[in-house]
Amino acid sequence: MEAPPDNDVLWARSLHFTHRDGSPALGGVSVGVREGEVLAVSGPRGSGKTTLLSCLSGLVRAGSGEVWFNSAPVHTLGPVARERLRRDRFGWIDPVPLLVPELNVWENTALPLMLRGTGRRRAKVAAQEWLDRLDVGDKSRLRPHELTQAERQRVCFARALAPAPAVLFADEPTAPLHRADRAHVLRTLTTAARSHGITVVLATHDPETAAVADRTVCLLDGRRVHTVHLPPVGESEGRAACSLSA
Ligand SMILES: Nc1ncnc2c1ncn2[C@@H]1O[C@H](COP(=O)(O)OP(=O)(O)OP(=O)(O)O)[C@@H](O)[C@H]1O
Repeated sequence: MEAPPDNDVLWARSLHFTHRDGSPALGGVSVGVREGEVLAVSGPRGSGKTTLLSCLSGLVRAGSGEVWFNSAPVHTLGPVARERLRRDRFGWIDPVPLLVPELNVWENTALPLMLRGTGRRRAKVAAQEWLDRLDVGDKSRLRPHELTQAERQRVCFARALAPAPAVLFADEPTAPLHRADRAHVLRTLTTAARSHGITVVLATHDPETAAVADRTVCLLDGRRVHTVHLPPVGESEGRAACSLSA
């Protein structure tokens, strides 16, 4: 088994993944992510971005191929060890804001910290700081249903950033945000990543979102390609006819 390069916090080789119904999603993807890097995974809808993030984070196991985190294999871990890895070292932002309806905003934000063993008081302070940075600090006592969709997504950003994960996986995280909101939230994400040494893997089909990354890898039909030319958002609406040079 070839060891991953030292400066890659995350490294994957030749990942293949087929869904239960037989749909092919990844056809041999290799990728390395350097420590502290913001890496965009770009490509049209259905190109395999979510599946790649799911394999890299250990949420699902690739059919074949290798995933390494900090030079330790993830692909050989069982479900419980992968769950612990995700809880303790990784963060995740979904395209739709998923919050616990019975908890208020600061409790939702503090939850991953408390699951990692941080005391309630310290977790509350940290949660509030991140909510303030994301301009939803004044909503901390409200329940999720009292917020707009865009505000709920900002809470999800705060919840993912508060524990300063080693790697934050963000799957189309700006999808529920208005265009005007996107720049601010992405700036908060990249600033936080740089100041806290958080590595970010950002799946997006939006060229403006991908532009905040240090580097972009492109997927098309479950394979890496050199360039995918996506039309501007609005024109594409995810139906991007892409030309490729690979
Ligand atoms: N649960 C599933 N069952 C069967 N096929 C699936 C499933 N999820 C995704 N697929 C298929 O796998 C392929 C890759 O999907 P994936 O969601 O990884 O792509 P994506 O680039 O993230 O797309 P999107 O931007 O729409 O989320 C697509 O052909 C998709 O239709």
